[in-house]
Amino acid sequence: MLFKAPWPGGITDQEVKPLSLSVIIPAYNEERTVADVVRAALASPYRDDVIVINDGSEDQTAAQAQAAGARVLELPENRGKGAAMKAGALAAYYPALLFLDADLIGLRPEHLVHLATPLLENKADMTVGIFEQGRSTTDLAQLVAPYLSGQRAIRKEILLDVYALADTRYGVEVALTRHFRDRPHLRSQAVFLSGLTHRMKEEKLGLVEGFKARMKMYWEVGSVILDREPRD
Ligand SMILES: O=c1ccn([C@@H]2O[C@H](COP(=O)(O)OP(=O)(O)O)[C@@H](O)[C@H]2O)c(=O)[nH]1
Ligand SMILES: O=C(O)[C@@H](COP(=O)(O)O)O[C@H]1O[C@H](CO)[C@@H](O)[C@H](O)[C@H]1O
Repeated sequence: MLFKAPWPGGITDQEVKPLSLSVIIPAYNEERTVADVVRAALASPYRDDVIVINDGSEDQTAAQAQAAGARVLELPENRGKGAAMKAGALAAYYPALLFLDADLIGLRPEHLVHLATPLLENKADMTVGIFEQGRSTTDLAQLVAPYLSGQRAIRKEILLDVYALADTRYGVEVALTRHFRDRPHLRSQAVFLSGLTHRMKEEKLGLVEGFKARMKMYWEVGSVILDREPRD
């Protein structure tokens, strides 16, 4: 069965192939936003397999995700984003994967279609979603460092081929970027996602804890760049 466009937000006159892509949402303490992200995914053509990987959350993330209709996979403890993404890939029904962060604000079904279409049409091996006209802070961050974006569609076998994927934590996006850089035959494509933003660490945790979490994230990103051992 094919879902027929038009989709709200600009995609018109286009048919998108459903049921061929798994949506994976790694989530650590995202009870405020995870249900909205799940609902947007379930309203998209890829509703057939929407998985939340609960990465050892201490809040109601798993319950919220389940109530919103996701298939929820529980990791026994917090293992970091890279490990959560790998667990999601291994549990996915389909060979094409679409990753979304659980803290997105303003996610709409057509964002998923924008991310998935180049992959499903075999025009790219990975897409990277860049926020635009979301909020100036997050727009700017993604414009400066688009290779950090968590919104991506990618073929499963390529993701699982990334070196030490489960140990990368927040370095997972940099590891992916490097994987593609070292393999010129792999095609990556940027996709702009209009009206999308996310909750920043300082908004989630307050200024001090948010800043500490940001520094820890930069350390983990730097660890992958410099091949350092991750530090707990
Ligand atoms: O140990 C972790 C840290 C983060 N995440 C998830 O990875 C995504 C991106 O993390 P975060 O929102 O902290 O990054 P930001 O967008 O703030 O940089 C979110 O869905 C997090 O819940 C995770 O699964 N495990
Ligand atoms: O855009 C960025 O600078 C960072 C930081 O986000 P915030 O400080 O929470 O706004 O966010 C990204 O980086 C992480 C590491 O690559 C990714 O895992 C996140 O998905 C992504 O949002």
